[in-house]
Amino acid sequence: MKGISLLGATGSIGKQTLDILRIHPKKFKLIAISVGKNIELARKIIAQFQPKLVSVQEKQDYEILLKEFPSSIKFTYGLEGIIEVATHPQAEVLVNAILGSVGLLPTLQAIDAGKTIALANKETLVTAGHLVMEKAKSKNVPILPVDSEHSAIFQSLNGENPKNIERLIITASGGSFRDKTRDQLESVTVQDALNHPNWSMGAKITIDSATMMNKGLEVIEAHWLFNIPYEKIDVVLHRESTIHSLVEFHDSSIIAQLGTPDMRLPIQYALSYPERLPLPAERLNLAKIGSLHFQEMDMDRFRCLRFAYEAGKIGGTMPVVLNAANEVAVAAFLAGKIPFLAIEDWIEQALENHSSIENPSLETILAVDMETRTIAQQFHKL
Ligand SMILES: NC(=O)C1=CN([C@@H]2O[C@H](COP(=O)(O)OP(=O)(O)OC[C@H]3O[C@@H](n4cnc5c(N)ncnc54)[C@H](OP(=O)(O)O)[C@@H]3O)[C@@H](O)[C@H]2O)C=CC1
Ligand SMILES: CC(=O)[C@@H](O)[C@H](O)COP(=O)(O)O
Ligand SMILES: [Mn+2]
Repeated sequence: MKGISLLGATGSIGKQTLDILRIHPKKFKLIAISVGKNIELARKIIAQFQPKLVSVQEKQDYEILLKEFPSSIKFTYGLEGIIEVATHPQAEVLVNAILGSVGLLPTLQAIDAGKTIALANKETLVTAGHLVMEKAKSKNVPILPVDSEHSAIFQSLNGENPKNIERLIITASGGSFRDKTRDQLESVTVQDALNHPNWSMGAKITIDSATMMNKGLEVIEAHWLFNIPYEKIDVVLHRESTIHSLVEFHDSSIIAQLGTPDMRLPIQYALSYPERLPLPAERLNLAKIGSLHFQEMDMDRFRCLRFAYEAGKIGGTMPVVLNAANEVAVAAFLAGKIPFLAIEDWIEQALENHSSIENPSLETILAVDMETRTIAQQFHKL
């Protein structure tokens, strides 16, 4: 029985992770969870799974829950609480499904504590890929991808020699606005943007998918996870999200992983690896699908993807700025404060005003992250 700590239990990935635990109660045991502000859902999760430790975002929610449950369940809050969950001694695996760069510190601490990391939180590798991968290597801790594209690449690489990789091909659905021109993007609403054609996900990543920043973050994530230079990572528009990504080898063979768009599979694979467990999910029926479509990426139409490649290639603190500016801009868009196209303008401005610091320490990364948010908030009068 594997003990599991889960960050972001009330989110899209968090809830699907709990589904996997319900399907395989003899394989996995939920030890500790962190949630944000959704206390209603937290109550239900606690009642069903009886974790040993629960961390909430706000102190007042901690005080409320503390009175409602028996003392056998420990409650905590804030960043310290998240780290306590991430490093719980009875958990073997940490599923990091928290949203945003707040996911970085718990990942680093969990690696230090020797936990296997099932990583959904892409901001961890985008902001500090060099630190995370170096630490994971030195501690001999596996970083197992949960993100569907990276899981597809990971599965395609099973048994292969990484030296034989010629390039990675990451598929992109194109998001909610893939068929719209840039002119048409001027008048789109938050509701329109949240309507992803293939996947049901949290609000922030759904907007990232519509701007193509999600793919940009995934390119940087792939660079660190698989130790592949940016020149060897391509993105192709594939509207069906049936092929989750591909690897091309130096003998011209291409290996891909396919499936219906269901995040429970990559989550389960990260939890069960190297074993493969059965999953009662919808099967892919190729004859029913009939045809699949592929299209070259247009970096002028999807400017955020170009920004991400550029920031990734510059390296240092540039991806930290890319991510922080994106988080602030997407939050402003979701709050109805700025139009859709302003997201990429804000990111472009933040990148232009930053001089990258090479090989940054954790302290530098956290300082640049904070500074980027403060500047964006002051400049745009949020
Ligand atoms: N959804 C998906 O299919 C995929 C997601 N990912 C990545 O996984 C991560 C999570 O995405 P997703 O599940 O969609 O996001 P959601 O918004 O659905 O969930 C985010 C979770 O994080 C919690 N949370 C957010 N901010 C804080 C905070 N400051 N402190 C403590 N908890 C916090 C939320 O708590 P609460 O709701 O209680 O406030 C919630 O549990 C992201 O990095 C995303 O890019 C990667 C691949 C696919
Ligand atoms: C499910 C998942 O991994 C998401 O990151 C998904 O890939 C989003 O799809 P697009 O960014 O391709 O629209
Ligand atoms: Mn993805």
